Amino acid sequence: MKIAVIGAGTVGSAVAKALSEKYEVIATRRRIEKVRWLEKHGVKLMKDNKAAAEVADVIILTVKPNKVRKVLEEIREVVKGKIVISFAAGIPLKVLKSSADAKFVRAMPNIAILVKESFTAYATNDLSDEEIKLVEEIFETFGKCIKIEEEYMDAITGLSGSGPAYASVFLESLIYGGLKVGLPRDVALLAAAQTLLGTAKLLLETNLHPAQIRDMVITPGGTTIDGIFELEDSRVRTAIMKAVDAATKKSKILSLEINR
Ligand SMILES: NC(=O)C1=CN([C@@H]2O[C@H](COP(=O)(O)OP(=O)(O)OC[C@H]3O[C@@H](n4cnc5c(N)ncnc54)[C@H](O)[C@@H]3O)[C@@H](O)[C@H]2O)C=CC1
Ligand SMILES: O=C(O)[C@@H]1CCC=N1
Repeated sequence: MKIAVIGAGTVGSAVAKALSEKYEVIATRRRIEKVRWLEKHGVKLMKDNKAAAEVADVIILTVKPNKVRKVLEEIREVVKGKIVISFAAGIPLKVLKSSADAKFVRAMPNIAILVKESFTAYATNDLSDEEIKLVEEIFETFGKCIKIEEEYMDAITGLSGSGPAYASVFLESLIYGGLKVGLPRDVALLAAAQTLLGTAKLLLETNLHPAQIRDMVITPGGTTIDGIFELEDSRVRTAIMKAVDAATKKSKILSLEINR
């Protein structure tokens, strides 16, 4: 199967690299010299979106949301009846469908595609069971995936699409906390990253709620309660909830703008 990745920027190049292990991949970008390294992974680079889409069985759009319509206009004649997956934040299926006569999937991965640990949620109304299987096989090369109702796509964008950015702020703060109390940089980084990874794994592999994990760590009269006391005083939960809310609202704004 041939897959065309249209717009090999940050996410598109990660997508092309991950897919190249299993599929024949063509990637496009206006300045392809920036992604020459993809050729080492067997990815064929092209400048012409239409030519790439024409030879592909599945097309993945990884251009910015404001470029989606323009790209679909370019490729519309050659994607009739094909599966077209859009990773663009805030672009509804309705808008995609009004631009070309293809079978559309609206999906939201995250940058952990780079290490095959993405969380990819997708919505579609056009695909047969067999096509769903094919699309899930594609998404599984990036990490985990789930099918959801389209009404949740903006919220997923605000949570797991943007999530690696929030988690990185938290990780950076942990690392700097470690530096403040005198840890060497490399030890602080490893301690912070492995702690976050381990806690996420604990949550996924047990039926424990985060509140239960927190409670397990707090020894009465011990060290953790002093840390938690400081954290709660800083309204850190409100800050993180506001971040998800703001990014979700922005995704909704993008869809309103594109409809104008
Ligand atoms: N960065 C992230 O972590 C995530 C991004 N996304 C979505 O992925 C899309 C891309 O985001 P990024 O990779 O961050 O942006 P980016 O700006 O790094 O990548 C977009 C690429 O498209 C290329 N491009 C622009 N017009 C083109 C055209 N007409 N033909 C071919 N290529 C063209 C640009 O040169 C650029 O390399 C966006 O729609 C975004 O919403 C989704 C999930 C996560
Ligand atoms: O910032 C953005 O718009 C994209 C969508 C989700 C993550 N990055």
